Amino acid sequence: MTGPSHSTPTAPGAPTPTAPGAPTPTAPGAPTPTAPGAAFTGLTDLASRALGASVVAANDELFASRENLINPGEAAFDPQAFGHKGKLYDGWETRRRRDAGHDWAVVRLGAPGIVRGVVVDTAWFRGNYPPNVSVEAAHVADYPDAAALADAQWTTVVRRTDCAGDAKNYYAVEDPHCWTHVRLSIYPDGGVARFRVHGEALPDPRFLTGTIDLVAADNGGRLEQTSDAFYSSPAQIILPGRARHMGEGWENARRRGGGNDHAVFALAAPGTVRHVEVDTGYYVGNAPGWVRLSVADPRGSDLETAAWTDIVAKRPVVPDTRHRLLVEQAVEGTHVRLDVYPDGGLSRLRLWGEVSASGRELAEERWRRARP
Ligand SMILES: NC(=O)NC(NC(N)=O)C(=O)[O-]
Repeated sequence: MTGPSHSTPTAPGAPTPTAPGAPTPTAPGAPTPTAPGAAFTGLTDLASRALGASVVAANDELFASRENLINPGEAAFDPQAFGHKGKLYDGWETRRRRDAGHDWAVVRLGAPGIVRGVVVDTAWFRGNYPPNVSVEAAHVADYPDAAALADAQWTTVVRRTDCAGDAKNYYAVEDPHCWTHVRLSIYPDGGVARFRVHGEALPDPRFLTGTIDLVAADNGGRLEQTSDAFYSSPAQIILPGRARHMGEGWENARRRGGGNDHAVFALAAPGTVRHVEVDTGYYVGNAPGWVRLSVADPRGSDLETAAWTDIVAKRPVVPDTRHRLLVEQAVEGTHVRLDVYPDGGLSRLRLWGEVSASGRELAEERWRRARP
């Protein structure tokens, strides 16, 4: 049965918390309110550890470890903190060079993907930031070690360009190919707090077989719209693994008017959901009272006018619980809408089902077209 229409108005694209003092959302894919014109920051951060990325190599990390580059969350700074090798920084920092070379670090992305833009965040690096950076990318099969990666075919996606200190530096990427690794180069040396690589996850379609989580970010699921991401973004609830605390889920503000909060996700590929997990884990005093899930297939039309069909009709949920629910009717769709009533947080959403035959063709075609 098709449910009643959803009336809450929403802007397509990433949500933007607007209240003064709102904490900055930190998940991959979370909107970044301080990014003027950088629309790509609403896309998944393929380089985040929360998606399973790692910093597989760096030529130097004497002052601060390369792994910090991909930590979710803003970099911290303690002016009093010194170690045996110097000032402690929450980032990656190399020593002062005395030759003509430059420093680099290689990130294996959490999922292969098309990169739409990168952020080189030099937060707190004021007298020791790199004045120039560049970014290259490679598509490599399997899990090569650092030595094999050095011989990979690297394509420049951000040409050597200026970089400011103690700032988020945004660089759009035009290249349409799908990459597995990126290499950040800094000239000649210095410190970078965080490195974000925003884009569209594009997994090898051979992994999209059988029963899979159709909305998982590492399968290519993504947040398309939300009514409110005041404390943290719904993009977080489709990340791998269970949340470790409330900060790793979606938390909106207390709703004081009418209506209800919602989020719309694009599925990894068109498919049919069979059962779901609605996890209110760690939401104890702020879980929704009720939830509802519906699917739509706006191929040939658009999201705003799409007809939504309930797969889980509005039903009560309880705090701090992983609800496993069977869907009421199996319908093929490309998008899923999650409504929470009247507001409240979730830590994870899983949509288990199969990619349809047309979805499979689409995924294979996308993969073929994007291979470098
Ligand atoms: N005060 C500093 O940050 N100095 C040095 N860096 C660290 N981490 O001590 C340097 O030379 O860049």
